[in-house]
Amino acid sequence: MLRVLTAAQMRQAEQAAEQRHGMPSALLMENAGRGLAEVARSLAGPSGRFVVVCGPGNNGGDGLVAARFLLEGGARVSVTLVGDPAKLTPESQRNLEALKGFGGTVRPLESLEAPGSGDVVVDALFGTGLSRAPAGAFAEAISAIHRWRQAGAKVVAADVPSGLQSDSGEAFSPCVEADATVAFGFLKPGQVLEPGASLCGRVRRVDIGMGGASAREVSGPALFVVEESDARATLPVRKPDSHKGTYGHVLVVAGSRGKTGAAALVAKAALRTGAGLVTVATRSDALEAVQAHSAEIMGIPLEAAGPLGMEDLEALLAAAEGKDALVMGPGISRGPGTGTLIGELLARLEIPAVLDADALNAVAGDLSVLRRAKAPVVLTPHPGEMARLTGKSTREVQAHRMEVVSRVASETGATVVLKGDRTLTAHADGRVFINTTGNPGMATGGSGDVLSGICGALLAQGFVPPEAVWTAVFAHGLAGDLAAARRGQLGLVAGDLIEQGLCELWVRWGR
Ligand SMILES: NC(=O)C1=CN([C@@H]2O[C@H](COP(=O)(O)OP(=O)(O)OC[C@H]3O[C@@H](n4cnc5c(N)ncnc54)[C@H](O)[C@@H]3O)[C@@H](O)[C@H]2O)[C@H](O)CC1
Ligand SMILES: [K+]
Repeated sequence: MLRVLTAAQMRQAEQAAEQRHGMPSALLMENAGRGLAEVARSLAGPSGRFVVVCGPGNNGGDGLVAARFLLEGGARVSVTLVGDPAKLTPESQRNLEALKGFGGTVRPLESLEAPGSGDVVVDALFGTGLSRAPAGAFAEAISAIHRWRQAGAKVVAADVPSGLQSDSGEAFSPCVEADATVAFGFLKPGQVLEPGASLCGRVRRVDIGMGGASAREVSGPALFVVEESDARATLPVRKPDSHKGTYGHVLVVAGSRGKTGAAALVAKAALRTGAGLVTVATRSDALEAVQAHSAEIMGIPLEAAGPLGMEDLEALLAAAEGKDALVMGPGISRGPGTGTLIGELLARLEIPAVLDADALNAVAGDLSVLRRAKAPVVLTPHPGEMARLTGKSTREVQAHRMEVVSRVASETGATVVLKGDRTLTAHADGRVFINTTGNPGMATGGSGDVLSGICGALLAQGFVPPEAVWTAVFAHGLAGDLAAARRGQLGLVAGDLIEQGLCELWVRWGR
C-alpha cells in the first residue's frame, strides 16, 4: 500500500521531517536531486548528454542538485534557468552557487544545443508548487522540451511533469510529457490519476529521508495506492479441512424479465471468487432463465408481481436467512417502493450488503436510509449513478472524483466505489484507495455486475470493508487485464472477466 500525499500534505510532511525528525529541507533536496540524477543517468545512451531545465522554486533546486551530481559523475551537462534568478528560493539559490562551485554553468535556453536521441532532458521547471498555467518563457521552455522529445531525447520529470496539477492529475496547457517521473518521498495524486498518470510515464518513487512518520502527521485525506501484494494478501490460501459452508453464502437480489443476464453475471462472479454457495432471488418469470446460465446457481422465486417493493420484504427477509452477504441491484425491476424496501432490508438484516445499479438509483432520493443499516454497506456507482446519488452532473462528478466519493462515504457511513479509469474506493473513516488495474476493454455491459459479485463473495467469506472492497476492485481490474491480454480489449465481454480473468488471477496468486 503506497501513501499518496497532496501538495499541502507534502509541505506538512517536509516541515515534520525538518522540525521533528531532524531532516532539514536542504538534505531533502540533496537526496531528491541525487535520486533524480540516478534515474536520468539510467535513461541516457552511452554518450548521452543531459539538459537540465530549472524553474524558480524548489523543483528547480532539485534540478540544480541533479545537474551537480551528473557533472561530478563526468557527464556532459547543460543547465538553463527559466524565470527571474532573483526569485530563486533560498535552497535553490544555494544550489545554484554549489553548481557553479563545481564548474557548472547556466545558459539561456535558446543558446543550448538541442538534445536528441540518447540524450536526457531533466524537467525541473515546476513541481507541487505549480499554481496556474505555465506562460511566457515557462511555456516556451515546455515547448522546447516537447521538440527535444520528438527529436528522440528522453524526458525525466522532477516530482511531476511541469504543467501537471499534482493534486488532481489534470494538466494545464502546455504540459510536459515525460518518459519517467521521479516522485520525491511520496506519490502525489496527479501521478496516479489520469491524465496525469499517462503524462508521467514510468513513476519511480525515490526515498529522500522523510520517513513514514512524517506522512502520519499530516492532516487531510488519507490517500493510498493499492498494490498487487496488498490485494493478494487479503485472500489467504484455503485450509484443507474447509467445506463450502466455510466460504459463505451470497444472496443475489437481481435480474428481471429481459435482464436475467445481470443476475447470472453477479452470481457467477461470486462463485468464481470463492463463495461457497450463491442463491439468486428474483421474480418467478425470470428465475429459470437466470439459473439456466449455470448449474451452480440456486434460486428463490419472488412471487409478487411488478417492480420490487415492500410486498417483497417478508420473502426477502426469509431468503436472507442463513446467508452471509447480500448483493442487490443489477437488472432489478425498480419501482416507487424499491427504495423503502432497501431501507427496511438494511435496517433488519445483519449481513453486509453491496448496492449496485438500480438499487443505487432507488435510494438516490434519500441516502439517509443507508444510515439505518446494521451491517456494512458498499455502494458501487459508476459516474452516472454517482451523479444521481448526489444530484450533480456526471461531468461535475468526474471533475471532482476524490471529493465526491469521500463526501458520500462520510455522509452515508458506507464504503463507496466510484468506478471509472482509476477507480476510487472511499471508506467512511476518510481513507481513499486508488486502483491502478483495469483497461478500456472493460467498458462493456455487465462489467459492473461482475465487480459487485466479486465484492459480495469476499464479504460473504468474512473479509470486511475497506479491505474486502479495494481487494475486489483490484482483482476485478486485474482480471480484466489478464482477460484482455488473452482476448484483446475490443472484443472483451463481462463473461471473459469471470471465465478467463478471475481463473487466471487465482492461479497467478496461488489461490
Ligand atoms: N515538499 C517536499 O518534501 C520536497 C519538495 N521538493 C521539491 O519542491 C517542489 C515544490 O517546490 P515549490 O518551491 O513549492 O514550487 P515549484 O518549484 O513546484 O514551483 C515554482 C514556483 O513557481 C511559482 N509558480 C507556480 N506556478 C507558476 C506558473 N505557472 N508560472 C510561473 N511561476 C509559477 C510559485 O511561486 C512556485 O513556488 C516539489 O515539487 C519538489 O520537487 C524538495 O526538493 C524535496 C522535498
Ligand atoms: K517538474
